[in-house]
Amino acid sequence: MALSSKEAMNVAHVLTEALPYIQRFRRKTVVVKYGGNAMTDEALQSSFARDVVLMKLVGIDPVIVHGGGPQIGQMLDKLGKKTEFIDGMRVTDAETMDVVEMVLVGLVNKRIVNLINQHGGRAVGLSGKDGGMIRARPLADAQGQAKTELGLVGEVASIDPGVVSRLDTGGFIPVIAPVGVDDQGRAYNINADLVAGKIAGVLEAEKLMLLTNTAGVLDKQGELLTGLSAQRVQDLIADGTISGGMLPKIQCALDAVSSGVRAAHIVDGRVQHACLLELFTDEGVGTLINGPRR
Ligand SMILES: Nc1ncnc2c1ncn2[C@@H]1O[C@H](COP(=O)(O)OP(=O)(O)O)[C@@H](O)[C@H]1O
Ligand SMILES: CC(=O)N[C@@H](CCC(=O)OP(=O)(O)O)C(=O)O
Repeated sequence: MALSSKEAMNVAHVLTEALPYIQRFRRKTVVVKYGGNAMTDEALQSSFARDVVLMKLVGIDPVIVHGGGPQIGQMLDKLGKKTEFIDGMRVTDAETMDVVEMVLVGLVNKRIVNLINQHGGRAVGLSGKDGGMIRARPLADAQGQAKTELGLVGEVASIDPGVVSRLDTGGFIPVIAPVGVDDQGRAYNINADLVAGKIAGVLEAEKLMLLTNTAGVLDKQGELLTGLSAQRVQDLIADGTISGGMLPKIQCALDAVSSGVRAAHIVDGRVQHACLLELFTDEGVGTLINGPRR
């Protein structure tokens, strides 16, 4: 059926609004952290996969880092194993680590790869072990002391971006599970936000987008905070407004912008086509944490 002239104008308006953004982001890397809480609904998963394929087709290099916290939780539940979080990090003993790796690398990673490929992309799944990409060490506190109470929870010691760069230039879309490995070959469970932030920094990404299950960072009254400076973030952590799973997210956004990523956005993954709306519209969505280069 033909479009009415009003509908046709709307389509033309949307396409022309997108044009400067498509030009600006061409050949630039955009790292998308796809949170486990944002991947629960089938229609949303498809809209995410379509967004990623479209980004690649218009010349952007999307790099996907995924979580899977709720999916790990469900599997541990089925196995009758209790799990506990401290400041947004899952306490990980050796048995839990096996489940984390099975769920993230075996299940969630391949689901995302398959979904992107079903929508016409060419995705390749990796964990931090592949190509020696993510070197890990035990997560440390602000004083550099290992948080031994967390067990095999890691942080990124270094990233070798070689495999990701080669996939990008070969027309593939890298999909990365947040498991790292130390010098002895021991696997570590790393919060996916932290991996996404570091990868964005190493790749000198134009943007880091963190898809989650809230509208963005909310204040105490539940109102969306559309833009945040590093100082404001520290105040919001100190007064308890930012807590739990939002802590590693905001920390990684700050790290990314301080290491040269132009902007980090915390975006509502429950909204269809959240990635495209953020990238290609004047309004954008969610909470923006600006880098010094902007
Ligand atoms: N100030 C805040 N604004 C928004 N969410 C917050 C805030 N403080 C804590 N949170 C919590 O952080 C959660 C997002 O983190 P998390 O559950 O780990 O998501 P993901 O699986 O996407 O990484 C929100 O659902 C919310 O419960
Ligand atoms: C150390 C730690 O907590 N690791 C996370 C890894 C997955 C993750 O980050 O998943 P989301 O992004 O969906 O929260 C976990 O075990 O749940």
